[in-house]
Amino acid sequence: MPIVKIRNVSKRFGDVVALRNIDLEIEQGEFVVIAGENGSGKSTLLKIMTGLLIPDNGEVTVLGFDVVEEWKELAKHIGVALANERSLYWKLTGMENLEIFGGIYGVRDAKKKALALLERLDLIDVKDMLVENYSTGMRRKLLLAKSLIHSPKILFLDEILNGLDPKSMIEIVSFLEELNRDGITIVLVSHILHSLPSNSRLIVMKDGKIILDDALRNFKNMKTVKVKAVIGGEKIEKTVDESELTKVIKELTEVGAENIMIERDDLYAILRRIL
Ligand SMILES: Nc1ncnc2c1ncn2[C@@H]1O[C@H](COP(=O)(O)OP(=O)(O)OP(=O)(O)O)[C@@H](O)[C@H]1O
Repeated sequence: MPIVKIRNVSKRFGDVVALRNIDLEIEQGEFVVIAGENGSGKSTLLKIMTGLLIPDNGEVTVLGFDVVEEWKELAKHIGVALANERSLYWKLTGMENLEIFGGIYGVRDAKKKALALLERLDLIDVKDMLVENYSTGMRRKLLLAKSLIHSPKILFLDEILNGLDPKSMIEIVSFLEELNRDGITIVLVSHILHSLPSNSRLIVMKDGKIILDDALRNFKNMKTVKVKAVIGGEKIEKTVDESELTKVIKELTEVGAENIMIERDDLYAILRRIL
């Protein structure tokens, strides 16, 4: 039984079509990454899944709750962190923020839970510092702690890895992996794909549609190579499968190619070509 069920969902903003007839199911325990170019509809889809936006048509259920009709009940069971929006109290401390959100959700033992999260996210030493004085990395961790204060079964995260230094990013990703191992379903909108777990499911969006949906590992294992050379003064460039590389180089040298250069594709290059 899927934990998220999306059927034929569309959303427009005036003349802009943000989502076109989206169908998607997410199973409990999945680590889902939604990628795609700017304006492709990622945030709109995430907000619809959390009940923050109402679709123009179609049906969405999360944990069996209809996101339009039962959003209040749904909110008690999902965690949401949107890095592009201000959802922390900057004039309060980290601890005070967590206590407030714990109170909103009616969490028993909110203080204990808050301290455990602050400890786990290495924020315990700054728990009494005002959030306005936090670094970006600290704020992202606090945002994550806030989204977890009521022990949700599923986490919806938008761009929380953006603009982080490598250390903070690794810390957050490994925490997400730990949560996922403990059974929490993760749905993460992210441009950053390289440090994500290879058992993640990658969904790529373009122009309001899902154009690709496959295991991230299938892309990490994709070994295409770009070969550049100069033949008779003319530059050539071709993309070949890694397994054909020797053959291609041999062929190039046979026709007198010079300056042969080999560039291995990374995941971004592959996605850029797909997009
Ligand atoms: N509240 C809104 N009012 C008007 N247009 C909107 C609104 N929200 C989104 N859009 C438009 O809908 C389209 C999809 O936006 P969305 O934010 O979902 O894309 P995205 O893939 O998350 O982009 P980004 O990577 O830039 O965050 C864009 O053209 C955007 O300008």
